[in-house]
Amino acid sequence: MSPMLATRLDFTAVLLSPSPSPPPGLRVRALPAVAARTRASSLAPRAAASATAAVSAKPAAVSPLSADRTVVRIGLPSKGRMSEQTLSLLKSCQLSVRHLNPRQYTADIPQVPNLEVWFQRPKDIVRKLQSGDLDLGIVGFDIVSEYGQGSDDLVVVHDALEFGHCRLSLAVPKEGIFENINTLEDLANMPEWTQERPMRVVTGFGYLGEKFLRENGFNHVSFLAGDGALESYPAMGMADVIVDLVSSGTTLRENNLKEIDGGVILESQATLVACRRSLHKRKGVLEITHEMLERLEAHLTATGELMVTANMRGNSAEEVAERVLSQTSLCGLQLCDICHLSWGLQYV
Ligand SMILES: Nc1ncnc2c1ncn2[C@@H]1O[C@H](COP(=O)(O)OP(=O)(O)OP(=O)(O)O)[C@@H](O)[C@H]1O
Ligand SMILES: O=P(O)(O)OC[C@H]1O[C@H](OP(=O)(O)OP(=O)(O)O)[C@H](O)[C@@H]1O
Repeated sequence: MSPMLATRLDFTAVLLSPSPSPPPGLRVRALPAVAARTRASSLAPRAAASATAAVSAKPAAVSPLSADRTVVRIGLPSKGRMSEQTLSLLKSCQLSVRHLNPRQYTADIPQVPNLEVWFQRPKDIVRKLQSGDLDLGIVGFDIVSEYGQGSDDLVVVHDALEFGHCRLSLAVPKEGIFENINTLEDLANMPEWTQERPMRVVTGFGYLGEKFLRENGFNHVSFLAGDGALESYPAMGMADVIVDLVSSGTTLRENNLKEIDGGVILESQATLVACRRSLHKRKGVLEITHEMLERLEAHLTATGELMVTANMRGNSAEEVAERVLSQTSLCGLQLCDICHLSWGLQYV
């Protein structure tokens, strides 16, 4: 368990201060309560998808692109649960990472000559994408949203890499004063929360958690920043509720906590993210991004599909399809396509 950080945000003060106007040129976007995102196959639709999923605006700490860098850089998670799955996804796309020295933070992908791999902590990948020190990165959507804070400088180019599924959720104790609290509204209306005794929230997602509670009408809230074993805080009397990642729900259950209706802040999975300025300005970034997207899309689309090659006679594709589907060993499969080959018909 990591020790608590010293930050404490006064939520009342946040509510009272007038929200500053965004600087000119910065678009303000609202975070959907549950970010529903879909896969698309080209760069443009993905950029659009990220626009709807982005959070709110806050100026990113940007530094100019280093004009003399000619190699393209991608950041991959250096540790944690996403690390291995990222490497294995890339391998499945014939983009194997060659990491000769595990103590080194750099590696390469022989298949893509002008691409340099940098192993970084997920939150640092987002920060370095914003500053232009990385051009591409693979990280969870939760981390992009928390640390990117809606920055226009980030583009989610693939929003569903099909691993690292989890949700950022608000959870409360099952018992005591929370026994009959089952919805966000119930929680907001609890008479216990006052200016002197606000609802204490522990989270590693201060930006998203604060924004969510503010937008959902919570008036008296204080935040405590924590980055591990948050499920222990309510039982230790250090917090009333938690905002943390949930996947199977086991950790919550084992620690006597429950989710409530309306308490999901964000749905997350692994994403491929790019620095917008790099896409526009750095030579080779757009081409590499397209190549990676094509390979990822081909792999992800093919997952769960089956190709059957058969030498089968028939006067038409329909006739072949009918014969194929009448085979008991294949029944239940959905036929997507039939391809003619010179020697007969192939169906997929
Ligand atoms: N229980 C979970 N199930 C599935 N995916 C998860 C789960 N918890 C976290 N993730 C995803 O994996 C990412 C990495 O989580 P992990 O706990 O490994 O963090 P980490 O790499 O150790 O980062 P740090 O130490 O900086 O907190 C998260 O940002 C999230 O996208
Ligand atoms: O719903 P579940 O499947 O039980 O998963 C949820 C847990 O997974 C993550 O923690 P992790 O295991 O990464 O450890 P951490 O608390 O040190 O971050 C998250 O912070 C939860 O504690």
